[in-house]
Amino acid sequence: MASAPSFPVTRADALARLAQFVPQAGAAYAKGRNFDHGPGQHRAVSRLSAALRRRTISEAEVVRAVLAAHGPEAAASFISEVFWRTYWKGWLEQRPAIWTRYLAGRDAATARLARDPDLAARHRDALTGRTGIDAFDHWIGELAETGYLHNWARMQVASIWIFTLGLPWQLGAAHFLDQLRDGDPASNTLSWRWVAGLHTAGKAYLADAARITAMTDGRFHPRGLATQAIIPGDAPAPLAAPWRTTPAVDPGRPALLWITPEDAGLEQEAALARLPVRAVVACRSDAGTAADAAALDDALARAAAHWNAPVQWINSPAELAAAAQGAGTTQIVTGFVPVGLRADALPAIRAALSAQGCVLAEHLRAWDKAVWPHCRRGFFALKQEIPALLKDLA
Ligand SMILES: Cc1cc2nc3c(=O)[nH]c(=O)nc-3n(C[C@H](O)[C@H](O)[C@H](O)COP(=O)(O)OP(=O)(O)OC[C@H]3O[C@@H](n4cnc5c(N)ncnc54)[C@H](O)[C@@H]3O)c2cc1C
Repeated sequence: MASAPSFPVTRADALARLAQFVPQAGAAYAKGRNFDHGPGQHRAVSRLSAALRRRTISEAEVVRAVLAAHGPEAAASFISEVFWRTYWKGWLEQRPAIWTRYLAGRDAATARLARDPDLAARHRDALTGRTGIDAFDHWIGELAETGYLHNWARMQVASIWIFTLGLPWQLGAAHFLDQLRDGDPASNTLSWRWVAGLHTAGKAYLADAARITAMTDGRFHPRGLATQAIIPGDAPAPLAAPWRTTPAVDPGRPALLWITPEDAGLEQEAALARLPVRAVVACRSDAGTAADAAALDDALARAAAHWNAPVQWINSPAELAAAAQGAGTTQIVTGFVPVGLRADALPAIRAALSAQGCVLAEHLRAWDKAVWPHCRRGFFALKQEIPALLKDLA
């Protein structure tokens, strides 16, 4: 079997990585998933997150492959982790104010850095891995070098950032979002909130030195870690409200397909398989990172083959209407754009398109439509539904 890249993004690489990982996705994953053996040694986990985040590979097919190899009991631990991703997406989609609040908190904390030299120095040391806490400094370097951190390491870094270094969680979340190859507004923001004790009221995650030594093969002996979690102040989370509605895709009407890194695998969706796609575009403004550029290039090639349509790079969404006109249509179809910076920009894009006689329809995946209604409360409310959901989805 060809060896797959460590952190795949394109569909072919992600499928190769999945094939390599499947044999370990059962009991071995449940047993080994929390150990961090160091860079280049993350063999117990799938490392599929950068591809799943962009949907060059889908949750459904990953779960299907693991279920087929191990059955529901042995695969339960891995499947549950995949559902965590969907849970965070669905939870934030139904409480978008938490994202807005995070952005405001990040900006306020950034402004505080200019007024508080002590805070600014601690922040600088954290970002450059010069805190003197060996594990933390290593992980900050690993993140910068590889764009990846093991889940358990992310939890330790976030906890030390908040409770030992006394830094605002929003600055840590912003650093992760910027550096992670799988950076995702929902998984990242809500995981930081979970560690800080803001997701499950009053329940924070406190890193423990002895446990870090044990889970890293004795590589680290961190000193001076906080022994108490002082939970940052925050207003209660709003109640869940329905996610935003979008113009539905008209399956009989010619379409310009706009591919973004939010869903770079639309040809896998049965509901879109026979859409009369006249042309496919991606925006250079969406290809700011190497991973996004690779995912979009790959998605354009697959879409061109699937719909037998020409592809085109445009500079930005401002050129969508002209591209649609060039393709002889006024319907632009894209994958649902979940809460995050791209969704923040959408109302202005939609208004400009509408002024030019175009409609922007978003396709919500069957997986999201089925799972998100169960993401209104805690994860365990969703977990109970997983067996029933799998009957339909996988
Ligand atoms: C502070 C913090 C920040 C995080 N930021 C992100 C982020 O920006 N983007 C992101 O994709 N994940 C994030 N996670 C979740 C998790 O760490 C990664 O998804 C996981 O480490 C990716 O590695 P993997 O693909 O090898 O995971 P595996 O263990 O192989 O899991 C398979 C898949 O399940 C999903 N998954 C696994 N664990 C989680 C989890 N705890 N929460 C949500 N989904 C999960 C991912 O899609 C992952 O690819 C964060 C976690 C923490 C604690």
